[in-house]
Amino acid sequence: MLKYLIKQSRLLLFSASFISILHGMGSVYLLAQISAALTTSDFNRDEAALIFVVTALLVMLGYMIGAILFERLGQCAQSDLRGLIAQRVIEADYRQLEQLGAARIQSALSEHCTRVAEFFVSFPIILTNSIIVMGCLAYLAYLSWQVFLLAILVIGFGSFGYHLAHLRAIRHLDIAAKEQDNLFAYFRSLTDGAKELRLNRDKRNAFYDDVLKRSIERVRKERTFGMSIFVASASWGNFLIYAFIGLVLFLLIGDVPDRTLIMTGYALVFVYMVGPLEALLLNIPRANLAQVSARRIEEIMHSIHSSEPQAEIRELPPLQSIVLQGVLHRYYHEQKDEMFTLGPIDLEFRPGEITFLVGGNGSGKTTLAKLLVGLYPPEEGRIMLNSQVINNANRDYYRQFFTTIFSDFHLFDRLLEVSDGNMLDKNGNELLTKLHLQHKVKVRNGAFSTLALSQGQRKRLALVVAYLENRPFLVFDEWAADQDPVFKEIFYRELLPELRTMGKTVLIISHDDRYFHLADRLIRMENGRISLDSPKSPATSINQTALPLVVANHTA
Ligand SMILES: Nc1ncnc2c1ncn2[C@@H]1O[C@H](COP(=O)(O)OP(=O)(O)OP(=O)(O)O)[C@@H](O)[C@H]1O
Repeated sequence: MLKYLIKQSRLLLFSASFISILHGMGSVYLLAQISAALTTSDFNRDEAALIFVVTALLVMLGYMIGAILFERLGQCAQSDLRGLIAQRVIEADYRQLEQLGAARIQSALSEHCTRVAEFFVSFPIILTNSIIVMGCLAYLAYLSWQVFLLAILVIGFGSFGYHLAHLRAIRHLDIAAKEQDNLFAYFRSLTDGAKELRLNRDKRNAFYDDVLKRSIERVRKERTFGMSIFVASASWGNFLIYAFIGLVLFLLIGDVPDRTLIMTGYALVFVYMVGPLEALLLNIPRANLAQVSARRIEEIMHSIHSSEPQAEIRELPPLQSIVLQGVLHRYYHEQKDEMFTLGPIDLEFRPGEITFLVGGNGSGKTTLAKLLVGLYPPEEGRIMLNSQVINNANRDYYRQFFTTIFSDFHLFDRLLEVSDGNMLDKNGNELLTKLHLQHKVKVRNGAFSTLALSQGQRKRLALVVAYLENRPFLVFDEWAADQDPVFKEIFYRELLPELRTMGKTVLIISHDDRYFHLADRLIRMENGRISLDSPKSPATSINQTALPLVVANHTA
């Protein structure tokens, strides 16, 4: 992932790195000038002062430009990454998203992306300071090759210890990153379960103490432990630096004739080198954290992919038939080692047909609807649209025939239909009147004026959207369950017949047995199988030409 981001912004990264290297080199040159001023007496003071001022200004400019460029890189990386994850999530197969869960995606989009962006903030610090340290070492080599060799030995020794610590620390940071995904799920429960938590003190306390706090603690503990290992190894590195300085100043130099002068030269290099070394030791862990987050994002990206190319925008042909042949879907419940099997199902749907899908809880109605609308590809059997077999290549196209309102529907605050804005407002407001919502909500500039409505009213808004989408096949999953008796009557006795006369195919998942007789066809599900597929009563039909073709179900 980091490699991908680096590749994406190669030019900017190259320029920023180049400037950082110049900044590092300028800093070392400054050190050489200070050292020369302190230890040499015969030099042109004015000329040296001018060079010093110019170098200092260039170093400052280098720092500023480098830091700005890297900040920009960080922000670009974050937005690129968010766009990339969002795009992948939008295109991913629906079932994979269900299995992955919202919390892990949230965690990737927020925290992991931020950490990866931080890499670009620590990168210039690492780069510049590495240059300064290398420059200082080169200067040391120029002063004395013995001292230089000793420095290399100390750095090698320190790096080895640092590497060992690094392996251990990364393990803990990985655990923390995984736990963070769980934590995001608990954060969701904080708001989604706000009512339940307020109404039940024991539940609230147990959730806070045993679940949320424990998870927060685990993330804190693992991350602190991981980072402490880094800090400990950084301190070890620090100690080695001072041990090295002590060794050189008090043992290696000894009582040479120009001792004070030589000591001043060395001391200056050491003092100058300590800061960058410390900055390096502090920033490498940040880069490591970014690496852990990048890996986590990579795992998430690998677990979701699209096996279905996105449909091109084109006119949909009229719907003639949708046929399900031996369609089957299985859910595997890992914890219970159980399997729920839906199917095999054989069904056929025709335009202008109102079908009620009924059955007990957990009998498989919603799963069948998800299969029908192409959210799940059938594990066995096939679906045909107008005699054309639906496969991965055309499933996204196939889905464009449907409008659904599932019981866990989502309302976007904007009407995202591609149409003339003014017409959208006009049509939307007309539909709001039709659904008795005109006093509560308005459509202005393609957006609902409010979504702060009751559940039944929100479902009516979803119906407005469904009407505006104007697709040939509508699927309502217990849509009327939240409607008052008056509006239930309107829905079943006015709106559904109207949809039928418009030639729409409608599948209604319902427990409203009072209205079952209004259906053209009734399908009953039991334990993942169709136990009844009964044709309509002709008396209730408005459009006699739209008689459904009922296909005998071999499971019945
Ligand atoms: N996302 C899922 N992951 C795993 N198993 C699932 C999932 N959704 C449903 N199931 C399983 O499939 C079975 C059928 O669920 P489904 O939602 O299709 O039933 P339903 O008939 O619509 O029920 P209800 O009337 O309660 O809405 C359930 O018993 C459950 O075990």
